[in-house]
Amino acid sequence: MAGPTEDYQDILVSNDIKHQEEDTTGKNKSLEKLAGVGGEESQSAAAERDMAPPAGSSIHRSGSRPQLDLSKAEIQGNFEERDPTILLPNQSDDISHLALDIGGSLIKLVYFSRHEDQWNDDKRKKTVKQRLGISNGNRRSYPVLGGRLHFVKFETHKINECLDFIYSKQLHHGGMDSLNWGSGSPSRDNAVIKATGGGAYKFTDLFRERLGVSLDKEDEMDCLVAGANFLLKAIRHEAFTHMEGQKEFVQIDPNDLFPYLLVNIGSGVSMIKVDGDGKFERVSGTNVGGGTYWGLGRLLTKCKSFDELLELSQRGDNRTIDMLVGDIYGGMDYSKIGLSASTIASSFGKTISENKELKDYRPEDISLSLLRMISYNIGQISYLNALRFGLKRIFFGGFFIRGHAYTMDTISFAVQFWSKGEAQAMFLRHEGFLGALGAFMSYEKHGLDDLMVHQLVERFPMGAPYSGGKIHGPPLADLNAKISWMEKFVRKGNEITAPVPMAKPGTTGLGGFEVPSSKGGILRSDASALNVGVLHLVPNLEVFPLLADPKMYEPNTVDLSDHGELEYWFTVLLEHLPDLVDKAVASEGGTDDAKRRGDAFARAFSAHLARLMEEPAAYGKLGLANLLELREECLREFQFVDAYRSIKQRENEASLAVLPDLLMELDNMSEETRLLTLIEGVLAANIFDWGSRACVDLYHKGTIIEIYRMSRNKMQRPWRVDDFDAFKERMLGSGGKKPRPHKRALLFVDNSGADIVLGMLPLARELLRRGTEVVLVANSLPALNDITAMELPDIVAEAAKHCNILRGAAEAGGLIVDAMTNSLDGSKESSPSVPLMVVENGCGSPCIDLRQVSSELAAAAKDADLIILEGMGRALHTNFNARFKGDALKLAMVKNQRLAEKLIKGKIYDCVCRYEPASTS
Ligand SMILES: Nc1ncnc2c1ncn2[C@@H]1O[C@H](COP(=O)(O)OP(=O)(O)O)[C@@H](O)[C@H]1O
Ligand SMILES: CC(C)(COP(=O)(O)O)[C@@H](O)C(=O)NCCC(=O)O
Ligand SMILES: [Mn+2]
Repeated sequence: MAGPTEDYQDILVSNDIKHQEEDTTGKNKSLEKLAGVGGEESQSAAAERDMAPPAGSSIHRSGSRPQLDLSKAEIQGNFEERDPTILLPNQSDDISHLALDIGGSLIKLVYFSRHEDQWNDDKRKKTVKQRLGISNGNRRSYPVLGGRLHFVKFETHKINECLDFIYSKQLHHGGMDSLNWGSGSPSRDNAVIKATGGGAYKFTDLFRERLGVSLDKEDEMDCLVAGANFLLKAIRHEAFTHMEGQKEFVQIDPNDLFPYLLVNIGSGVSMIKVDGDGKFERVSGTNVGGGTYWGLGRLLTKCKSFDELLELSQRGDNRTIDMLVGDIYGGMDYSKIGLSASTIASSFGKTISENKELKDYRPEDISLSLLRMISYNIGQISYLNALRFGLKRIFFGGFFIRGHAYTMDTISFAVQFWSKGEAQAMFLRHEGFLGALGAFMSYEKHGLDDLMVHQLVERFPMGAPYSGGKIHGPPLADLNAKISWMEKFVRKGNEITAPVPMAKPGTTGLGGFEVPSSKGGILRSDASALNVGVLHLVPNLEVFPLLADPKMYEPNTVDLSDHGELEYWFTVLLEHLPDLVDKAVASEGGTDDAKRRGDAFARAFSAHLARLMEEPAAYGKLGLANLLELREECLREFQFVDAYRSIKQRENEASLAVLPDLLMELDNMSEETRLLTLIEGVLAANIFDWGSRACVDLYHKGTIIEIYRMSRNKMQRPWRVDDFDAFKERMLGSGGKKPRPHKRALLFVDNSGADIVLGMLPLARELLRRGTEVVLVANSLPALNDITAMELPDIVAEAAKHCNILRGAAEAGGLIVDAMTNSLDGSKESSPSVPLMVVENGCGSPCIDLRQVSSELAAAAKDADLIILEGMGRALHTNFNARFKGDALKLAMVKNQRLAEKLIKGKIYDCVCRYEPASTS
């Protein structure tokens, strides 16, 4: 078992892995066997769910490597020991806080690993903060800390595994109280851990003896309600309906949540009418619940595990066990009272009339009959209680549901049938964790109570697609252990569950219900079936203030719930993988270590894809933007900081070299020609996209400048979507009337090289020249060859060497500090320029979800009246249909044939110039 020593060592090891200088190209040989790797022997769900990289200190939504504070480090205990415990009193990262729900069947753990919400000291950030008037002050008297919430469960009869897990991760030192929260060091003595469920009483002594902690008991119902309210308010796609095999996420308006009926199906069942936060009444319950299914099922089928029992049901046919209406009515419906022949008249009713023993029945059929009996019964009682209180919405939680399609379908069917469609059954993704979350919320000053949807980002670390198993060894806290874990899976050669086609759903309409419709064969093992990721808390994310209707906003243009669409993009991403791994490995020096990481990344990402092919909603609502972001996250998980670093640098240099000529050319044009040339330039330069297969093939055919010229020469109006004339009129006016210039423009920039240098910067310059302030909005973290906010100031400074307008504006925006001793025209400009600024967008993806942007972007948006979105990721895959409060220009070259056909009925390399004046709605 792992002790505290390993815990600290793990941190040290992961911090030890340094970036390597890049000079060699490591070819990756083992990519053939990528898709679909998995394994039976694995770390537990618990360990897997903990394999996300520690979140960074910056504002972005992703992880970066941990920063260790080694000051006042001290060896504890015996110096002679091989692995002495090292105490880091000032280390505030990754301190965990734990809450428990110890139920009759399962123990649920929610723990929080914390990360200080530091503001980076980088110069750009400081000036941006000053210019945009962003303060560090918090609304509350104690800080909301960045960090991550983890969800883990154990079977109650294996409580020792749970205790080992808590010990190995030292979670028992993290129980917090109002004193140590935020102090940076958890109290090591007399820790008190919040716990709910009967086991909080039953196992008090065991926790004291084994871990030296006291359990602070919280009321179970209080916790269930607090957990459900938190989830329904704070997680965007927490609730979903499940009917006839179809899962649909429901967007709950937090202001219109109450009242509802909460039905928690654990070992037993509680039905709670919820009227508000802390306002509820347990109105009913039933003793026929999850424990009944598992207990009776075990006796009747000899199954060894709950999952085995549930899996059996998927191959069952209940007609051999249940007495159906048709059995009584000679095969006919009893339509007068709305019952079809296949409706169950009496669960297990057939077993009385036949001269058979238990052994004569198939365990599969028994399991299915039992599952139907219990699920249907719970659905029916729930409906009756909803009816009693006039409640329309019923949320079902508890681990009996276990994300199992047929269970949910049966419950939904019962609710719908008896309510004649009036009431709706909804399920929760964190189904079994309501109580544990509620216990966590009961800590004073946890800082989570008024967290909002936009401050939470759910991530699925590499272990998410894999099967679970026993816990052995210490948790996988360092990268090396992670990689070995991936390698072990491949050696074992166990295939991840192959995609299972959905069978046609079927009910008979009149209250009958055919055999299981939604999934055949194998049930996913417990770990991956949890379908919950790690919740990252990022306090300084905000909703983009210029969205015309944030409630209606949907970032994704391409909906991957369409299977054909999912299959297409899955293939595109998989085909791109070998090239991406090559780039990533080269970017880290092509070392053996980088190659191992590259392999592990490829396996992890392919496994995610295979998992999502099998169950597109496994990680919540899925759009193309999520897949593209998952790829970047996965790279970061294996510590590939910037796979396209050298390509970006090369392209930036080549483009900066021709910028002066371009600027001169532009300056010799009339206003009108110049504006058109500038837009053409943006569209043409958007061809430099290392995420597009077609474009990467192109790059082999010429130099950057040759391709840029070719692309520009091919620009021919009308473009496939061409609102240029409307944009020009807004900019230049018509009939001799000069319009008022925009006050501030936000330019969401895309790729490095020509795209930013020869496309967007000259456009920015034109706006500046016309008196419009310009804010360049760039990624917080690298994604493909996209330019980042960190990289932009240097590029601007370089460009400013050749241009007074850029220089003056960059100085005014604090991007460069008096960079030029001699200005180009020999004299300092007398009037102060309008400023050019750079803000980070809060993302590390080629797409942007405007519901979760950095607070500096949100601040910059306040005075903006023009939004320019550039590139396929930001303007097409996402935000193509977004409406804004300011004027919006969406510019992109479509570098994918299928997207061109589907979105604009065009072909590859067609261009989009969509202009939409401010939405007044
Ligand atoms: N791996 C599992 N082992 C045992 N029961 C499970 C498992 N997965 C799901 N279940 C079901 O979940 C029920 C327990 O749900 P839960 O919400 O944890 O309630 P409790 O708090 O009573 O333990 C069990 O009775 C069983 O029906
Ligand atoms: C990842 C991208 C959105 C980046 O495009 P960009 O935003 O740089 O214009 C795009 O390259 C893409 O959709 N690529 C996959 C499709 C393909 O290879 O055709
Ligand atoms: Mn891009």
